[in-house]
Amino acid sequence: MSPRERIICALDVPSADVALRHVERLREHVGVFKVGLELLMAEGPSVVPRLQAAGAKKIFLDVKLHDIPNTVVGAVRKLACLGVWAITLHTFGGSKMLEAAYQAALEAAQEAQREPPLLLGVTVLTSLSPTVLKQELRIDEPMEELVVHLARLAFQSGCGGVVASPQELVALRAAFPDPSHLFITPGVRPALRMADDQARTLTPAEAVRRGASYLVIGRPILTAQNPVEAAQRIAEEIQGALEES
Ligand SMILES: O=c1ccn([C@@H]2O[C@H](COP(=O)(O)O)[C@@H](O)[C@H]2O)c(=O)[nH]1
Repeated sequence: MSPRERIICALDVPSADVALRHVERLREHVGVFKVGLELLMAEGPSVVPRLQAAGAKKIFLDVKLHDIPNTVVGAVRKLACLGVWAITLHTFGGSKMLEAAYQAALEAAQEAQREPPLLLGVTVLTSLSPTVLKQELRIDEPMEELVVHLARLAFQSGCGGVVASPQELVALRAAFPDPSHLFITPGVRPALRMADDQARTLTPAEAVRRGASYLVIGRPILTAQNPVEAAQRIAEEIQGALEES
């Protein structure tokens, strides 16, 4: 995989028109475009074929499904027909929900004669700090142990990868050394860039050194004065980190 292919650009924008402009500008500079709740709520799933037609070859639907198994199965059956690269589910939905989603994705994709999407289990949101986890949510397990536990649940239930902060990557790679396990990390911030609402962040280089498969990056690219240059700089940083290893 080339450095740019490891960049997942989060299209957190209010309309298809804005998203399409970003895709046209960035499609040669990032590997995947992520459609999240904002764009999906604004445009519905029909935005996916429009982005594909504009040159977004790999689309990641970050819907973070979290409900009872029957409800999640219904949603996955629809989304799996869109020909997207990946779909996210919250591991907090538990193994029954994750396993049912996995079966539904396989069946629906087969019926639609599409490649089945990769299912990605979201562990602990990168906006949550260890203090919030303990004091607000009353989860006593240390962050790293909890993330590794949730990742195990995800992999055992059919997920091909997990979403976690770059700060947990060393523990994750130690627990799951098989390179087929994918680690997708949001909470990536170039040096000197503010963290925004992210609580557990690292730089692109550090995320790659610690074993990230893909980096999810939204605002540091989209709000840059020159988004293409911002994506290129991140790709160069990734390249540098890969050359060290
Ligand atoms: O734990 C998570 C899971 C998903 N995200 C998503 O990633 C991007 C990050 O965007 P930035 O602008 O680079 O902060 C965003 O779409 C989130 O919904 C996450 O941040 N953390």
